[in-house]
This record gives sequence, C-alpha cells and structure tokens, in this order.
Amino acid sequence: MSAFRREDDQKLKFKTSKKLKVTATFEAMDLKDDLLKGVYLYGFEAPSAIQSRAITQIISGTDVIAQAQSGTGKTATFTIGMLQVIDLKRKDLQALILSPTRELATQINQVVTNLGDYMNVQSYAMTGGKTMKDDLKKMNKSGCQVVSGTPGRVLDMIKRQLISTRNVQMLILDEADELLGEHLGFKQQIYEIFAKLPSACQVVVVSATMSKDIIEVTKKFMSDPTKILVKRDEISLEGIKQFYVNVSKEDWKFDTLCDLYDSLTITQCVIFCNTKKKVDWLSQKLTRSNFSVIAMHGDMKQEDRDKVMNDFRTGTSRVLISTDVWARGIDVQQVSLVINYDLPENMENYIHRIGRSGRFGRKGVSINFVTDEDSSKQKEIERHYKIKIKPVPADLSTLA
Ligand SMILES: Nc1ncnc2c1ncn2[C@@H]1O[C@H](COP(=O)(O)OP(=O)(O)OP(=O)(O)O)[C@@H](O)[C@H]1O
Repeated sequence: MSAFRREDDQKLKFKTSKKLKVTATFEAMDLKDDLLKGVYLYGFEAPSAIQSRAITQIISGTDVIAQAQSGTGKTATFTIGMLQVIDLKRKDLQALILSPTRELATQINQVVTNLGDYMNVQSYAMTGGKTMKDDLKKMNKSGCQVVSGTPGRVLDMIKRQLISTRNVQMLILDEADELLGEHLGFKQQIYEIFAKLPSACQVVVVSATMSKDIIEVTKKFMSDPTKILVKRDEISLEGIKQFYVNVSKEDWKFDTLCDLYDSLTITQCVIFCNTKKKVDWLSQKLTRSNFSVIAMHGDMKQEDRDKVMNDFRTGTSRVLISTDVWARGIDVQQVSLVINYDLPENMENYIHRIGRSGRFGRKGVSINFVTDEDSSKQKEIERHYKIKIKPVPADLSTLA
C-alpha cells in the first residue's frame, strides 16, 4: 500500500511528440518587436529548454501539453506564446489563463503585464476574495484582452456576463494536473468554462507534474495536442540538494526547527505544514519563542494573505510557514531553503514544494523532517522520483 493519499502513475506520463522544433534564441522565434523588447528588458537573454520547444508550438496554433521542471520558465513560455498570438488592436478578451491559487493567478498576471509592457496589453487578475469594482471600471474603458484567474471567480464573472468569452482564442491551464485532479473541485468549473468558449479555442496545459489520468482527462477538450516533455534541463531540480533530519517523534520537530533557525535566515525559507491549524500553531509557537516568522494559508483574509506575500517578496520577512497553497508556481527567487515540517500528502507536491527554491538554476536546499512513521513515505518518494535524500550535514551554512 502506498503511504500517499493519491497514488499516481507517474511512470507512464507521456512521450514528447516527434520532430519537435527547437528554437535556440528569442530572436529566431519571430516575435513582434514590442514583445521581443519586453522579453529582453525583463532580463531574459536566452530561452530555457521548455521555452525553446514550446513557444513556437503555441504560436503555431496547435493544442499543447507542456511539462518541465519547477522554476524553468513555464510561465513565460505560455505568456510569450499567448502575447504573440493575440491581436492587440482589438480590445476584447482573447486569452484566459487559469491557475489554482489567488496568489499564482496574480503573479501570472504580473508576468503578462511585464512581458507585455511595450505592447500595452490589457490584462487582469480575477481571483476570489477581492471586489473588482475598480478593475471593472478600467476594463470598460480600456478593454480586457487577457484574464488570469482562479476557476471559481472566472466562471462567476462569465456567468454574470462581466466578461465575454465569445472571442477567446486561447485557454491556458497552469498547474494543469492540480486543476484537473479530483480532489480540489476545480475540474467541474473548468469544464463549465470550457463549454462557454468558442469551439476553435486553442488549449495549452502546463505543469511540472503530469499523470496518466490527467492526460486522459485532457483528451476531453484537446485535439491531437503536441506533447512536450522536458525531463532534464540545464536549469533543473538537480540544483536542489535534498536532505532529511530524522526527528523520530512529532514532538521533536519543533526543537529541531529552532536549532536550524539561523540557517533559515541566510536567505529566505519556506516551511510547509500539512494543515492550516498546524501552520497557525507553529507560527504562534515560534513567535512566542522570539523567532521572526510569517504565515499564510487559505483560511486567512485576502488582505492578510496579500500583506504576507508582499512582506515575503520584498524580503521584509525571511521565513514563511504555509500549507500547500504555497506549493505550486509561486516564484520568489531568493528562496533557497524549503523545509517539509510535515512530508506532503501527495507525491506530486513534494516536487512542487521543493521547487519553491532553486528557481531558474539557482542553488536550493530542501530538508524533510522525518518521524519514524514517515520513513516509509520518504522511501516511497525516493523510489518514485529515483532520487537519494541524504541526512542533513552538520553545517548547513556551507550549502546555501
Ligand atoms: N529565459 C529566461 N531567462 C532568465 N530567467 C528566466 C527565463 N525564463 C524564466 N525566468 C525566470 O525564472 C523564474 C522561474 O520561472 P517560472 O515561475 O515561470 O517557472 P515555472 O517553470 O513556471 O515553475 P513552477 O513549476 O514552479 O511553476 C522566474 O523568476 C522567471 O522570471
């Protein structure tokens, strides 16, 4: 029996489509001048492996399934492809990007806005927990060409006819396996949204992890997709050194964390717990012991979540405790250490969690707190991903 809640056939996944073109530079992608300018001024010099394979495919108009490791630039992949395809002379909604958390949808919107800076793209984040009064006013005046949102809010906006899907020509699902999985309830919402899109709408699905089941689901709304799988990249997870500490019992985790605290603050660190309650408990306990930490989970008010994100992104706070709401997609380049205070409950989120560090080839370190009970779970992770997780060395400061 698997120690994980959802067993998943990670081994099968899929094979990359044959004769895939690789475009080694952004210039060679024939991008619009203003887009190319946006790409360079954003600081990108050369495309990553997924970018050099998937961007031109997206531009060619075929449906695309793209899988590549965390932090290798998948957001820019679909954003550049999408910005090349939409017609900026028109002000109507042409591209819809869906992702599982409010923070991720907001971050993607920021990337669209930054890369599209010289194109004057009109892009909006539509997420739960916020009113959109000001945005709606602006949308009515300047138009809305791109929406990046969470499925529930986007569906609501469509049903209330606040956005029109009549001319949407591209649907992008980021963290697609999470969106199309059974456990979060997004799948039905996505189907409903999809039913409201023009039949010729191009679909692009993206994730660092993809399972056989998810590939099956995509058949329902994708036609003959080009499949791109980048297994190993020069900027891959191999940059993340993975360790564990044997804490024997749950009760010993806290003291272990306190012992590590000085190493956590060398750059920035994310600590994952499996429940919101535990996030609250741990942050209160650390704060009472005079450690400076911030915490975020899905039951917090949106304005508090926004403040935490801001403090963490600006580096005002260096240690963040969170649930899996933070596991996927969030990009804070300074994060160099991830601690699994609890081992994740599903196999995929191990990869996503540790991928919060080591962004785009930076160095990263992950440390699992492993109780005696957890040791089979960790072994399963090692077997599944064919990795070796080593005992943590005495001097962590040499690693970061
Ligand atoms: N070609 C590039 N050159 C330099 N930096 C890049 C390039 N492409 C992306 N980046 C940077 O790499 C970081 C990671 O990118 P991104 O968030 O898109 O990764 P991802 O593959 O979507 O990761 P995840 O699986 O965690 O969602 C970002 O800070 C982004 O700005």
